[in-house]
Amino acid sequence: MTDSGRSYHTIGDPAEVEAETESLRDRRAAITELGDALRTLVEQAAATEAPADELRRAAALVREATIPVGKQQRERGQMPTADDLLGGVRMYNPVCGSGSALAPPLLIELGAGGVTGSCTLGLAYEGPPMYAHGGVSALLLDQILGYATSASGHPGMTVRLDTEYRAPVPLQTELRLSAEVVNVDGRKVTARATIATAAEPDRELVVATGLFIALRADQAIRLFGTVLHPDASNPAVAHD
Ligand SMILES: CCCCCCCCCCCCCCCC(=O)SCCNC(=O)CCNC(=O)[C@H](O)C(C)(C)COP(=O)(O)OP(=O)(O)OC[C@H]1O[C@@H](n2cnc3c(N)ncnc32)[C@H](O)[C@@H]1OP(=O)(O)O
Repeated sequence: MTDSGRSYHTIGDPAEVEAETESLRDRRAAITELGDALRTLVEQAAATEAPADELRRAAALVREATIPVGKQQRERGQMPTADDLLGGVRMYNPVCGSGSALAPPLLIELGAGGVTGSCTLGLAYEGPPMYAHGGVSALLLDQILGYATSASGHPGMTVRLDTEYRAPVPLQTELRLSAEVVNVDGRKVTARATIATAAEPDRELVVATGLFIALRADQAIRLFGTVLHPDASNPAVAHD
């Protein structure tokens, strides 16, 4: 499937579509399995106190593991074949993607009037000792704000993110995030999001306000043309 670049949404012979669906499901499961293993590796590497020889042995094993993974690589202008951009499936999103070693991952759910999220940050996300790096909090908040704006029917790109750090975010502690759209003014959408612990959901540790701008068609084509429409790499199509 990686080689052919065919869409999983192609309407065709039902048996073939069924087989593709099964193969996609299997590939996504394998991507998640690798993501889980990588996250364990990243977390244990951030927490390790193993001696130097053990670390060198581990480095050699990891270098060996990169060989099969590196065999078929996509380029910047190609979406992962396991993704479904319009369906909201982003396997390697660095916040929510189950295939990303960088993602906690943050699990987001649609709720009444907004969205909620949950995750636990390990030692790999440490900023001040025992607490999350402030940039990691901003990352989580930007993602859930973007999700809330999309879910409300006003998808856009972040142009401003104001983050107020009221108290440190503890590591190895279940977190609760929430976000809601607070204003829509033409193409400008404002949303508010918070981080709290699951144990004290009403105590806001970090609060962010994000301003999102819905793209005009020309902006979307200029920024994402080749990804959204493969033929847009042809200037005749891109400037339609
Ligand atoms: C069921 C549903 C499930 C949903 C399932 C999908 C889930 C999906 C989740 C995805 C979650 C991703 C969450 C991460 C979101 C990112 O990380 S996005 C990446 C980071 N952001 C960027 O890279 C954006 C960079 N900025 C830009 O490219 C350009 O600013 C833009 C966005 C193309 C806009 O172009 P522009 O020329 O700056 O602005 P323009 O269009 O002329 O202006 C529009 C208005 O915005 C204002 N504006 C622009 N910038 C600013 C600013 N910084 N401050 C204030 N006002 C501004 C302008 O002044 C103008 O105002 P008015 O004059 O109309 O009053």
